[in-house]
Amino acid sequence: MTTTQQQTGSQQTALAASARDLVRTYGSGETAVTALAGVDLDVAAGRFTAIMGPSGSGKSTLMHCLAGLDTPTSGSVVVGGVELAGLDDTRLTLFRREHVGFVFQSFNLLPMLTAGQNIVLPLELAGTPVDRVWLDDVVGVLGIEDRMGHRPSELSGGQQQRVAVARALISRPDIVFADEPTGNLDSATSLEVLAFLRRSVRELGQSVVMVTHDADAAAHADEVVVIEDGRVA
Ligand SMILES: Nc1ncnc2c1ncn2[C@@H]1O[C@H](COP(=O)(O)OP(=O)(O)OP(=O)(O)O)[C@@H](O)[C@H]1O
Repeated sequence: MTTTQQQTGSQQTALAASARDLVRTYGSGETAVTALAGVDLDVAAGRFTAIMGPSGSGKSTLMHCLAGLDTPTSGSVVVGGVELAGLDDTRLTLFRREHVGFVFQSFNLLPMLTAGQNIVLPLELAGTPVDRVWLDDVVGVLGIEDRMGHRPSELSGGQQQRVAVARALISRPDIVFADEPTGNLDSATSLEVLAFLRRSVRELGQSVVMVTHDADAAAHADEVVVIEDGRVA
């Protein structure tokens, strides 16, 4: 795991990701929309960061730019010590595979694979051997040991999301991005998933960034970044 080191006085803060003067506009001329209007952001490593803000404020655009899923109009993004500006599509794909984990609102598990097969799929696609000790740690912390042989349709929503979290953690990414991870879950199950995201930070040292419009969900994070009109408020 690589992180950028930033000097703050005598203290050194490890950064999982940072953005400088990040601008993203869509379209051009009179119909142009400025989704990000100059965002400066440092995401500390080993912390749980929530990005909050009203609908249309630019949360998803910011997350997509930080994760290398979208290309900013201008500005800089550094993740795991890698500057994303200037990477072509092939390199961005490799960058995401090596540095980033994703958890989506809709779980995105493959229905024909078991939970265990879904979790190790990113490693198999990358041709990387499975670290069994780490797999056992992740599955143990998430409490899904006895669900490994089940298919997604045989799991509850919360269990499916825990499998999705395990899949995001399995390659030990520099950073995990969770896009409204509790958006499809009832409140009890949401609490469960948020607790597991927290444990992945506290017990496994993971850096997690969660986009949410839900203040109750954001309250579980170590830091809350509020985005308004494409800027950090
Ligand atoms: N592909 C696109 N083309 C044009 N405009 C876009 C596109 N994607 C986003 N936008 C605009 O950029 C702005 C920010 O959108 P974004 O999806 O980042 O907001 P958000 O805070 O994630 O919203 P929500 O909470 O509703 O998901 C909005 O005005 C949106 O309409």
